[in-house]
Amino acid sequence: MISLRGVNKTFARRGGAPLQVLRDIDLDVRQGEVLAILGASGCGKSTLLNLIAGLAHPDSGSIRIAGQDTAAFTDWRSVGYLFQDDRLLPWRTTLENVSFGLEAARLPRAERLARAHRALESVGLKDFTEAYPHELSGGMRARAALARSLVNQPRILLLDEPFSKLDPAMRAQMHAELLAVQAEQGITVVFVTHDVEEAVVLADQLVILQPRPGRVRERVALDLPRPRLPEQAEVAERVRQLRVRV
Ligand SMILES: Nc1ncnc2c1ncn2[C@@H]1O[C@H](COP(=O)(O)OP(=O)(O)OP(=O)(O)O)[C@@H](O)[C@H]1O
Repeated sequence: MISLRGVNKTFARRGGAPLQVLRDIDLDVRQGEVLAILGASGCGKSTLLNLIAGLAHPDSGSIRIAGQDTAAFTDWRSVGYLFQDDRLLPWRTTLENVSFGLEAARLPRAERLARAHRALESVGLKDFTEAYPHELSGGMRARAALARSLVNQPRILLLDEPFSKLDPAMRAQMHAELLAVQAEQGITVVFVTHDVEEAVVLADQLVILQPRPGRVRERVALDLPRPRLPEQAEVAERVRQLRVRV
């Protein structure tokens, strides 16, 4: 579903030498698979996600989605992106924030609202459709943002540390909800995290980047049975082994 070959990315710097952020990245993510990208701060994780999302372009190498180069890809509505901050619009209700994601889709208003209602229901927010973002807790805001990215029924979901501000219990709940929707709809997921435990609980494979320039240092297949909980012995053991390597 997603394939990167020999991807390089360098940024120009004012008053300094250009900064090579990513070097020679090869990656493959199969349909319905969950990939975690781990690595030290500044090693290019968000840049990698932005390249897959078509928000930036590689200097060389190729990025393909469903076999099509991102430079020629047009179906960006099928690619959802959940950012570190939730980016909810404060003057819109939860329902309006979620249906906002559909406004470019030229659907009748009634259909937009029906889909937004369904997306909010799938993340447990059906009783908060008329609340404004400031009336929601951190966990509810994260759910609303997830609903907004699901409302277009994406085939691919990209997540940049979207749960990092939540407390551990809420984060675990979001993990379960994300995996439930992901499995039900066969969504291909790529997410960036600093949290090894989050990576082990969610991912089928993980990639550890090493910094300056960001390169793939290690690839790990995670074939532990699901559902995975941090307190399970084999999950905890995997987390312990990986923590020393990130
Ligand atoms: N648009 C840009 N222009 C110039 N430099 C950039 C740009 N975007 C990112 N960088 C630089 O690229 C490097 C990698 O940034 P990136 O945000 O991809 O790292 P990261 O691994 O996601 O970091 P963190 O974990 O702290 O979020 C950083 O040194 C950053 O300053």
